[in-house]
Amino acid sequence: MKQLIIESLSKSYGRKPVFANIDLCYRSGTVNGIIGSNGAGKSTFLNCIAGFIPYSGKIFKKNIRTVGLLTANPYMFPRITGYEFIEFCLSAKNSKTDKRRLQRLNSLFELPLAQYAEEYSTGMLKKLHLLALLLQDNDLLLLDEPFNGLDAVSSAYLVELLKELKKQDAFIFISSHDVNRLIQLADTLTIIENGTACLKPDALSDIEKEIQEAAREKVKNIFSSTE
Ligand SMILES: Nc1ncnc2c1ncn2[C@@H]1O[C@H](COP(=O)(O)OP(=O)(O)OP(=O)(O)O)[C@@H](O)[C@H]1O
Repeated sequence: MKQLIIESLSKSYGRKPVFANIDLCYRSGTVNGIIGSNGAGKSTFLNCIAGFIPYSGKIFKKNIRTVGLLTANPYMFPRITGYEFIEFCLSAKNSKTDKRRLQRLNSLFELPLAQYAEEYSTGMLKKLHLLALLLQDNDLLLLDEPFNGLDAVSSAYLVELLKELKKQDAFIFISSHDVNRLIQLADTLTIIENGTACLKPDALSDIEKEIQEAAREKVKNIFSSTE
């Protein structure tokens, strides 16, 4: 079993704190949803786990050798074909492209892999990064807003792919504003708010109702205070 143990995690940008003293524990065979309002710290949290940015505190990765991170706005080299990009990502992890597996996965995403990436749309670029990450077989998969930019059919494929991976003991984190998608997929939900993070292992379906009710209250208060 793989485990991620977070102890006293704190992160500031300069003097501006994002979160402090987070203690959390996760295990493999799970999809872990991360939610929070804009600017709450979801991307920062995933970047800390990936080890892409400095932080204070400790993050223990048990039986996790490789980590793959899909950033919210992935960068792409313009004069490189989709296929070359996938080969590049796989060689970075010391592995070779399994063409049959690539074709099988791409039968879902339908990317024109011979085309230059500069000719790809936003959603196509996101799919290309996802394809590369899925082929890398990382022990830990961190997906920052994976559904943003994907069409409805591709989003549905991604949900089903992630469910299959979960059955094979994959270890997945997804930050998303799409609470409905997370409810379909996630075993746990981590809420990042007010500079801290708390884990909600159950009652995922209540979250959307809670958000809607809180929004209704707030809007009602604004209207009643201006009357
Ligand atoms: N490189 C940076 N330098 C300074 N401040 C940053 C940097 N990156 C993020 N921040 C700040 O840290 C806070 C958390 O940002 P982060 O991108 O992690 O939020 P988020 O929850 O992912 O937001 P969103 O839902 O809008 O994508 C924000 O206040 C943001 O302004």
